[in-house]
Amino acid sequence: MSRVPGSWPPVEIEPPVLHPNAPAPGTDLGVHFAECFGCGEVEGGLHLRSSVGDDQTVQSKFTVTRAHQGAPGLAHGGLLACAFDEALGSAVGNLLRRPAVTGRLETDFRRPVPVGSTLYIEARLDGTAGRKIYVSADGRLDAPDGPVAVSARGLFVQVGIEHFSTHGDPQALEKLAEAQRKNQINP
Ligand SMILES: CCCCCCCCCCCCCC(=O)SCCNC(=O)CCNC(=O)[C@H](O)C(C)(C)COP(=O)(O)OP(=O)(O)OC[C@H]1O[C@@H](n2cnc3c(N)ncnc32)[C@H](O)[C@@H]1OP(=O)(O)O
Repeated sequence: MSRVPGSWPPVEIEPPVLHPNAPAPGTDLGVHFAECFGCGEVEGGLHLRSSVGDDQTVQSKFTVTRAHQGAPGLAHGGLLACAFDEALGSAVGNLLRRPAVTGRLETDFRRPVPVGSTLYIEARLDGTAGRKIYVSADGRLDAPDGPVAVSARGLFVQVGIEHFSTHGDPQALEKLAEAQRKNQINP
């Protein structure tokens, strides 16, 4: 439950329809892009690991290191928001297979998250309204049933694939496509 006032999702939605090639519950989602700060092998990155859960969810976890501090000994709020962006984006990308970017991300920080702790994040698809995809997540401390430390909800907006080549790095995009072909990920 969010502390931000207002109903969620804020518009009338349709139930999410999983892509026919969406990975089955239990599937390890691996690294979607080696240079991704959220899940890639980036020094100081979050190294978030995700797998498909039941009921249109993605389960992710990451361990807070000294590289992630804001206040001494505590995770930086912006980095926690980053972890949720990644977990929510992974749910959208893997379960719906619709290219999308974060349009809006809200986070509620409920408990401090100390260095050394592991955050267990469950991200779920809430619904869609045309190009708009609504998702939300809870992050629990140190166990899948631990106390909720952070909650988030986000709006992802579906874009054409040219969004990434126009605004991003076409060569990196080609590397990503190559990695997906190697891992036999069907679009
Ligand atoms: C197999 C594959 C696996 C892949 C795994 C992937 C894992 C990935 C994990 C990584 C995850 C990391 C992910 C990242 O880091 S994504 C990086 C961070 N995000 C961005 O860079 C996005 C930048 N923004 C844009 O490009 C544009 O603004 C977008 C594309 C979002 C919309 O511009 P566009 O001109 O195209 O469309 P529009 O403006 O008509 O908007 C469309 C609709 O949306 C509504 N709207 C928009 N914004 C908001 C808002 N803030 N609050 C409320 N509503 C908002 C808007 O009212 C409209 O609604 P309606 O009027 O139609 O009703």
